[in-house]
Amino acid sequence: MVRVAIIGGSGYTGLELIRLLVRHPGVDLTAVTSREYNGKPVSLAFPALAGVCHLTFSWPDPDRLAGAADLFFVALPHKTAMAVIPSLLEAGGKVVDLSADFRFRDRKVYEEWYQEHTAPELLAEAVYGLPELYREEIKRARLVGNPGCYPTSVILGLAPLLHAGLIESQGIIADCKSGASGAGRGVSLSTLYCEVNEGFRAYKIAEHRHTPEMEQELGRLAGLPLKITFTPHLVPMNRGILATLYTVLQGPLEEQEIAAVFEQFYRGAPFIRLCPPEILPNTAAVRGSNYCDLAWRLDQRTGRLIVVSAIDNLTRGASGQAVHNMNLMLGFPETQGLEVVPFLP
Ligand SMILES: NC(=O)C1=CN([C@@H]2O[C@H](COP(=O)(O)OP(=O)(O)OC[C@H]3O[C@@H](n4cnc5c(N)ncnc54)[C@H](OP(=O)(O)O)[C@@H]3O)[C@@H](O)[C@H]2O)C=CC1
Ligand SMILES: CC(=O)N[C@@H](CCC(=O)OP(=O)(O)O)C(=O)O
Repeated sequence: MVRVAIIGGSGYTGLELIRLLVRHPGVDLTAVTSREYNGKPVSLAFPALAGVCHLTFSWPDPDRLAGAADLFFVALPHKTAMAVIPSLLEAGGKVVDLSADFRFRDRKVYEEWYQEHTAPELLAEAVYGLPELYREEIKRARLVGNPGCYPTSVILGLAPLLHAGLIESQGIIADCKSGASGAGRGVSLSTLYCEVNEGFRAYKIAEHRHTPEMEQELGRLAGLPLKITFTPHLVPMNRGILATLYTVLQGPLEEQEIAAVFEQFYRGAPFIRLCPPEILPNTAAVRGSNYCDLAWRLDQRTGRLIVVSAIDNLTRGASGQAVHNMNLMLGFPETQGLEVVPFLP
C-alpha cells in the first residue's frame, strides 16, 4: 500500500478526498491535518464519515509531516500551499497541490494575479494536472498543480476545437455557473445561506483569477497567445459547474465533423462523456463523479459553435482530478477509486 496524507483536510476538497481515498484499494490514508480540528476525530468535522474514516486530525509542522507519506495532497488555500510543499518534496514525497500555487508556468503571471511566489524554482518542473492534456508528463511528475475548477470545465470543452484549429482563438466567451461549495468551507458573508439561496448572480467580471489559467492552457492548444472573456456566476446549489462556451467557427462545418474532432481528441479518456444528440450536460448528471459531460450545438445563423460542459467542482474540478493524477503518478489504473456512479437523482 502507498501511504498518502492530506494537508488541509478539514475543508470541502479535503472531505471529498477522504471520501474517495478511504475506498481506494491501492492507498493507505495515514494523516489528515487541520489547525482548527487538531487532535479531534475526522468524523467530528464531517459526521458523514462516522464509521468510514477513523483518523484523528493532526497539525504537525511541515518538517515533521515530511516523510509521513509517499504522496501528499495539499488542499490549503493559495499562497499557503507553496510554503509547505518544498519540504515535502525534499523529504522524497510526491505532491498533488489543489491550490493555484503551481499551476502557472510563468512566475510573472502568477505574481500579477496572486502574490509574490516563494518557491519559484519549482514552477518549471510542476506539471499542470489535466490528465487529458498531460497524461504522460503527470506519470513522471513529482509535483502536480491540480487545475482550478472553472478552468477544468472550460479547457475540456474547448481543447479539441482549438487543437484542431476549428474555431477563432480570439473572442471566446466562457459563461460559467458554480455551486457554492466552490468557495470552500470557510465562513464568509457571500456564501451564507440567505445570500446564495433563491438568487443567481455574476461576480468578478473581467477580473477572476482563473482567467490567466485558462489563457495559459488554451493558448498552448491554439499555438498562440489568446485572451478569453470569462464570467463566473454563483447559483443556489451545493455542487457543480455548468460552462457555456461561445466560439466562432473558422469556416463552414458540418455537425459530423465537429463530432469526429471531439471523439478523436478524447479517445481513451475514461472520464469524458460526449452526450448523445438528444442530451445537453446537466450538473445533476455528474454529481459526485469524476466525469466531464460535453455537448455542442452549431448556430448556423450566427456561425457560432456553442459548447456546454458540466462537472462536479469538488470531484472533477478538484479532488477526483487529484486522485486521477495520483493514480497516474503512482502507476495505478487510471480510474482506480474513481468508479463512482453520480449521485442520483
Ligand atoms: N472548493 C472547490 O470547489 C475547489 C477548491 N480548490 C482549491 O483547493 C484548496 C482547498 O479548497 P477548499 O477545500 O474548498 O477550502 P476550505 O476553505 O474548505 O479548506 C481549506 C483547508 O485549509 C486549512 N487552512 C485554511 N487556512 C490555512 C492556513 N492559513 N494555514 C494552514 N491551513 C489552513 C483549513 O483548515 P484549518 O483552518 O482547520 O487549518 C482547511 O482544512 C484551495 O486552494 C482551493 O482554492 C480547487 C478547486 C475547486
Ligand atoms: C463559487 C466560488 O466562489 N468559486 C471560487 C473558485 C473555485 C476555487 O476553489 O478556485 P481554485 O479552483 O483556483 O482553487 C471562486 O470564484 O473563487
